[in-house]
Amino acid sequence: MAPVEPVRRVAVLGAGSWGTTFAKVLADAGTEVRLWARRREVADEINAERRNGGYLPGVELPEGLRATDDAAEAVHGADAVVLAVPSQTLRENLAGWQPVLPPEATLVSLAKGVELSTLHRMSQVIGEVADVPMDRVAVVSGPNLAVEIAAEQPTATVVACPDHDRAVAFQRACSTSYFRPYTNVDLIGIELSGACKNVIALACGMAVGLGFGDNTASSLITRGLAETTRLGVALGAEPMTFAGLAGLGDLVATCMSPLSRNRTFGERLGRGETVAEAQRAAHGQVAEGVKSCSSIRQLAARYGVEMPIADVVHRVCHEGLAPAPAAVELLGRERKPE
Ligand SMILES: NC(=O)c1ccc[n+]([C@@H]2O[C@H](COP(=O)([O-])OP(=O)(O)OC[C@H]3O[C@@H](n4cnc5c(N)ncnc54)[C@H](O)[C@@H]3O)[C@@H](O)[C@H]2O)c1
Ligand SMILES: O=P(O)(O)OC[C@H](O)CO
Repeated sequence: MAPVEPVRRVAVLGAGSWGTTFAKVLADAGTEVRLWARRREVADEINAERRNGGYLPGVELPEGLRATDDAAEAVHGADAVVLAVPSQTLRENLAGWQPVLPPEATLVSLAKGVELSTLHRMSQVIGEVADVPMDRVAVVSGPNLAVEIAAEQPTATVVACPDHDRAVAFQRACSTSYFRPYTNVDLIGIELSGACKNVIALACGMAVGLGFGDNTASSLITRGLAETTRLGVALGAEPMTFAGLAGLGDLVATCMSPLSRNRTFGERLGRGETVAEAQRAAHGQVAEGVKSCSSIRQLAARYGVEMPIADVVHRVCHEGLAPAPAAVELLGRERKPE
């Protein structure tokens, strides 16, 4: 394998809350960044006013961060292309960008989800659509609430890639005084952690909305981690990955933070709102667990893995089960050893 070149220039495709924040992290790390926004007015606002008010109100973006609504311009000459769009639209987005992707660039996913139509993880979708070997595909995942990172509050994360040298090169490109990336080679474990924690956060939110306290949240986090680990191990992940930043770390952050869109969505359901009402309140921002609860439940069925929390979250979100009886059902299951 040829030595991996340093990552000097990066394109971030998707100027929502995480894409914009991650572009700021890269720029603050001294990496040259181009950010692609779907809407021209968002790109114009970033270039003219150094802010993205619709997604990150009050955040001043770095001088060197340039935005464009032209994906070809964004990716031209990039050593890495960061994909920061929702997981259910990644395939379609990437198919449009595929003809202009630089031939040797590392393709980095920020999305946390499992595709509904195929049950594939994001790295698999990228490998298929971009037609690249998996050692060119990386994932960034960890306890990374965008709003906190945009405010430069310290956090750690994981850059995962089957090619360790490539992970190290990207780790360098996104290391700042407030953002500390670790490397990992376990793509399966990192990606399943990120997708499943959104579903468990929906359950935690429902518990909060029902008026339950920290014992309930902690029980859901711990049993959620157990069912995520069961699925991951069945799919070939390293069990220890689930105890790391992208596993337990992200699960705790998302389940406990009122900033989490998934937890907030669940809380609204717990308070009696419908899925449509909770969706309207999200103002177009994605709560990935609402769709991934279904793909993860199907993946679990395919591998014969029991995931009772994901199962009830799916039934609340898509089959009309109310959160209160869902809680009764979870507690009333057959007694068993831990
Ligand atoms: N926001 C966070 O704190 C955070 C942190 C870590 C990971 N993530 C993950 O990153 C991914 C992106 O999240 P985000 O927070 O930036 O989402 P967001 O909803 O804030 O923004 C999504 C972006 O994708 C763009 N987009 C392009 N094509 C689209 C399409 N067809 N439909 C909808 N949007 C489209 C939108 O214009 C927008 O710029 C998600 O998978 C999310 O789970 C988010
Ligand atoms: O706001 P959420 O629920 O999409 O979570 C954001 C990040 O994934 C937290 O790490």
